[in-house]
Amino acid sequence: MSSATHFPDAEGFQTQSDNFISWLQASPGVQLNHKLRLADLRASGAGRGVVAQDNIPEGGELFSIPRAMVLAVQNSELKNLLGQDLEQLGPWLSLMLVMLYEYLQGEKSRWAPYFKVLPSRFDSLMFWSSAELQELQASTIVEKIGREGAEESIMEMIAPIVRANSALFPPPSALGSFDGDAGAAALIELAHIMGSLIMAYAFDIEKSEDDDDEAEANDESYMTDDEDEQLPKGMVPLADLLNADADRNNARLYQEEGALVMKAIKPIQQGEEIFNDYGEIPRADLLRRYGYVTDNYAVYDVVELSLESICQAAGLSNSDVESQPRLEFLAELDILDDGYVIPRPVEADTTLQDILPAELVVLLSTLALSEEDFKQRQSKNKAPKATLEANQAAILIKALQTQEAKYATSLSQDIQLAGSLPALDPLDVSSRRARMALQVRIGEKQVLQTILGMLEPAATGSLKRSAGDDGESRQSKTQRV
Ligand SMILES: C[S@@+](CC[C@H](N)C(=O)[O-])C[C@H]1O[C@@H](n2cnc3c(N)ncnc32)[C@H](O)[C@@H]1O
Repeated sequence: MSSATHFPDAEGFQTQSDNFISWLQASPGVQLNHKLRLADLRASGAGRGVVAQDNIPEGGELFSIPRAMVLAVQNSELKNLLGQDLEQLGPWLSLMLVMLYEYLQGEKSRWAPYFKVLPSRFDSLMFWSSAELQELQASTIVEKIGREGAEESIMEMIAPIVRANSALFPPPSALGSFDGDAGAAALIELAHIMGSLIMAYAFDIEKSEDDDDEAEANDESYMTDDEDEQLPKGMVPLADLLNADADRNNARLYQEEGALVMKAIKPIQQGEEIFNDYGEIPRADLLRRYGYVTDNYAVYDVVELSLESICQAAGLSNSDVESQPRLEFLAELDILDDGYVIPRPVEADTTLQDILPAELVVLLSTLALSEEDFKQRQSKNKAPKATLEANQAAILIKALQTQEAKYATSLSQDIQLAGSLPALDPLDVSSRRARMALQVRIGEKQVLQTILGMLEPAATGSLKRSAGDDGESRQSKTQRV
């Protein structure tokens, strides 16, 4: 949610929107469809958004932003001033450093009018207090926030450059310097603002030869370590002021030779908001990355089971690959994951075959094998079939029940609580966050209960699935790293 509390100068909100649009219009190469308006949507908790003032046909160009205007490493003077290859820092940290530099230049930055429309406070999980995070109870999303890792990266990779180049990174006048504890705290705070903007606003930028490719929205975690294959990131003015809606997505950003072009992907009626697509993400992830949740993302809710919890349910003393021959066997066959994601069964006729990852069923089958059968499998070097029989289902039920028991309240208590909440004061940050956490945990508990209900017959009967038969299902997994 982007409410009044997120923007540094709430009073000057409209003036800043107007200045930003004037800046875009005056910038060489920018094309802006006059049928668009940058709207104030704070009353509905959505900050700024883009609205059509007239009908726009499918395929109509909404705006075009020259590549040179993207706030990105390659477009900032910093790369020449520092004399070091910034790209070595990886896409996240290099853009973070560039954004810090441009932000600290104040009015001297080419992107000054752009910074003024960007928020400086967020509801993404990185900014929640531990008491607020407790409202998420047993949601595994809490383990994915990565605040500590992010701060280590900031101190190890960003702080030395900032501190060694104080002329390029002038600290705010009240601070004096980014040295010492106070300086480190201020730098971390600023870096988190830039990191959160990158997470919720930046796009992966394809090389310009890749004409007409669709732009990828960001989809990895904040400060991920797995940066090998990642594209450079960039902040695309205006493109990132589009809100998102799981059902009403009507625009997409295309990466063309010299510009990034937002086009209507369906006819847009006068008065309609223009929506981008953040992808099929569970509400827990929507909250972690974007700091808001809406009901229409509930269909993407998931439950996640760690390898450890499944091993525990199967009676193993630990989940160390080195000390557990069955895990080692699957790891050698390259079919062992750290965790398994089970999506919400959405359609009435969804079956367990549709939603259980084949790798999870193979793990359950391997764990349920008798010692003799396991030895046979080992000698043939072949994993068991992904067939969910009663004893495999029993392990899964136990793991799901254990996960369910970790939540401090039951689903029915949460539903009752959700039905009795007073009207929300938009300025009350903690209440807003508690409500969003409530929605997330309700979703996860619903998924848990639905899957447990579906497993009941499987625990007594037999249910088969084929290991390669997951092409059509909406399932995903946590890769081993
Ligand atoms: C790419 S920005 C969109 C512009 C943003 N509204 C602003 O004012 O800066 C993404 C952020 O917009 C907000 N947002 C996006 N879609 C939303 C929606 N459907 N409802 C409420 N807030 C939304 C969230 O705060 C999210 O982190």
